Amino acid sequence: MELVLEWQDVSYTYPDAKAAALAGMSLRIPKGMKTAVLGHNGSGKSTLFLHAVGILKPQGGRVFCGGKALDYGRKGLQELRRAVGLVLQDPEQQLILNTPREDVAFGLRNAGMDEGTIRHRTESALARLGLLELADRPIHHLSLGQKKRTALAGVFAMEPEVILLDEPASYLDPVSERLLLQSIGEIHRAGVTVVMATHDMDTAYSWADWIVVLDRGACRMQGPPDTIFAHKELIEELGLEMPLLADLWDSLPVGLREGRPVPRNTEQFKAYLANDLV
Ligand SMILES: Nc1ncnc2c1ncn2[C@@H]1O[C@H](COP(=O)(O)OP(=O)(O)OP(=O)(O)O)[C@@H](O)[C@H]1O
Repeated sequence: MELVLEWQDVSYTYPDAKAAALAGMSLRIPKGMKTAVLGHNGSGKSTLFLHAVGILKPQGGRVFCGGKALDYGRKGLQELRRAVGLVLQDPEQQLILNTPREDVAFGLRNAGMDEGTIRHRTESALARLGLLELADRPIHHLSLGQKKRTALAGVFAMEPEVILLDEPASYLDPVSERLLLQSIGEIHRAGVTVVMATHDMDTAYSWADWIVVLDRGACRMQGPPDTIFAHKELIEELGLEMPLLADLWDSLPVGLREGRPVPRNTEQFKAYLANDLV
């Protein structure tokens, strides 16, 4: 399994904090996959991401990108930020200019690209995220979901190898959440490794190919969703809920589910019910 990011025994305590935010964090992000980072409030998800882009530097342990230990020099950080894009939870902290088109172009111009490349990348990022019709609207007139997609477009336009999304669906209504997840799917189809921190176990379960579970600054589990959620007791011990589908599946008599892959979405579950189980 080729890794895009790896944390090896990383520890970090914020100035003035009593407890460590990361305490022996060791985890791997496989290249090309969709990874969900799960963990209750304060388990270290955001701190983990800030280490991936070099905003925070480990006080112990090391972080690797593409197999190389991070270089915190100016050039090293520039290269790192081209390879790893971070989408913050609150788009207001990320969007700077007046319209989506100006904002996406601004990041590219800041990175020193020529005007032809800026135009081409801006238009293709806006198109890929379904933002062309909104491209010249003032950002403060956009809905939260549209702002989040604009922030994502700005990061995607930089053509990183991996995009980290910190709780992308927070405060979104179900329709906006679906549109955002579609946009994230588009980005993954374009060949980008995508990592999403989330509290939503159902989304993580049906969306992710790889799951990491954090608890008090350390990684307690990492693996494919069916392996992770086969450990119901540990999931509950960590204060997390089982995804509804996995929980329902688990409640079926063993004879009905034995030897079958656990359904990953409602469509698969309904198909089992209609064709095989009744
Ligand atoms: N700037 C800061 N200064 C001091 N302590 C901080 C700071 N940011 C985070 N922490 C602490 O570090 C720990 C990990 O926080 P972090 O934000 O990484 O967790 P999280 O899993 O992203 O949480 P959430 O789900 O609430 O976003 C928490 O105990 C938090 O209170």
